[in-house]
Amino acid sequence: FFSAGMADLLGLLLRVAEKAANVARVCRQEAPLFQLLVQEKTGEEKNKKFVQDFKTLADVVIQEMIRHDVGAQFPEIAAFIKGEESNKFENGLGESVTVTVCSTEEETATLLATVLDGDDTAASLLAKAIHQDPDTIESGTDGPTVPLNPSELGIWIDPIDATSQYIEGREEVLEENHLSPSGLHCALVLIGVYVRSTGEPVMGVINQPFHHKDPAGGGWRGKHYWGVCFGNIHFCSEAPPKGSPEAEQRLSVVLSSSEKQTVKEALTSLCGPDRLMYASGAGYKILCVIQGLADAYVLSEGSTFKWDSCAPHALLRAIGGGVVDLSLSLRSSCGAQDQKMELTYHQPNADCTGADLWANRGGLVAYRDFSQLHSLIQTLKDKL
Ligand SMILES: O=P(O)(O)O[C@H]1[C@H](O)[C@@H](O)[C@H](OP(=O)(O)O)[C@@H](OP(=O)(O)O)[C@H]1O
Ligand SMILES: [Mg+2]
Ligand SMILES: [Mg+2]
Repeated sequence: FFSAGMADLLGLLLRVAEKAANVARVCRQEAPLFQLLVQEKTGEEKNKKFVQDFKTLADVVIQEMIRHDVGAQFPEIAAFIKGEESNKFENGLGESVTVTVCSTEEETATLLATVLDGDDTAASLLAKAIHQDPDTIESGTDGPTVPLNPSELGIWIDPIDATSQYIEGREEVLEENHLSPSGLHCALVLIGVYVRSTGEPVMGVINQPFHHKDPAGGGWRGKHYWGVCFGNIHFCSEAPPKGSPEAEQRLSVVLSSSEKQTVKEALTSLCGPDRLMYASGAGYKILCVIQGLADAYVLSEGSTFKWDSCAPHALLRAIGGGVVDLSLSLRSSCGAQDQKMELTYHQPNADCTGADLWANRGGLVAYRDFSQLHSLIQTLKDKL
């Protein structure tokens, strides 16, 4: 198996991501609670791209829970666990509360009740989900040792990616091998692990809390995905899609619906209009590439962050792909051949404040196949 520390870390991240998914589901199930939770982000924390960018209590609670649980078992990583959210939450009375996970369910419930304007029922429900032990999730893998020590690692958390879809809550029935552009299934819990000295993503866990409805009427069921990649060690819950890339003549690319017209036009010339797709959520778009529902995800703007890409990037690397910085790749003379084009996760951007410190500023391309990446970059170089 992986070295004891790394195997334990993977097991823990799978469990805590499942707990996070439970919290996300509980928050949606309780309609009055859900209304209470939605709060608009302000100031520097706001992702500038969106008119409405919501910070929900679910986001804050999930991130704190993951930080708490991972920090408790791996104190050597505790100071290096970061995420999209801050742990401050303002309730309807204008009181600012620091959300923390306490040592007992009762204490956590009492603290959450202050955030929830004294709604004890809602607070107890949430505290129960936070303190519940999820079933152990087996990664079901045997393999050589990963020569890394948890003390060398850092973690990025996106407690809920595609919050807008989470809040909107449209229920889609997923078809196998089919990309569904929007809906609850786009909301993902993302936990990515990187090497602090190099910024290289080495482990990723993705939980999709709203994958399908229990046919017996028991509500939503989730799905989890994971990957580990270090040196020549590659493990992933997802098999690389079958068929050689040559079998399909034209590439398929998934984009944000807000992608620039010039980029759409450049890609249409390479892929054809029927091979361009649109989907919500940065994490979900990379997951589509991992699953082979699209060959690549191209984003020309700096609207994603380290917490969006770290976890799915590790899975892509584990199946032989990666995520490169688009503007660096367009400027490089040797195509995208260089490992240096891959996104890294350890250094903040210079001259930035707030969330922008950790933006993937140059845009990105997520890919499974290197030759496909190469033709994408070449086309964009020629046409942009
Ligand atoms: O929901 P949070 O955790 O804030 O993360 C967002 C990303 O930062 C955005 O880049 C995504 O926008 P695009 O889907 O337009 O790329 C955005 O997707 P969405 O607006 O399509 O839901 C989210 O993935
Ligand atoms: Mg996100
Ligand atoms: Mg988020």
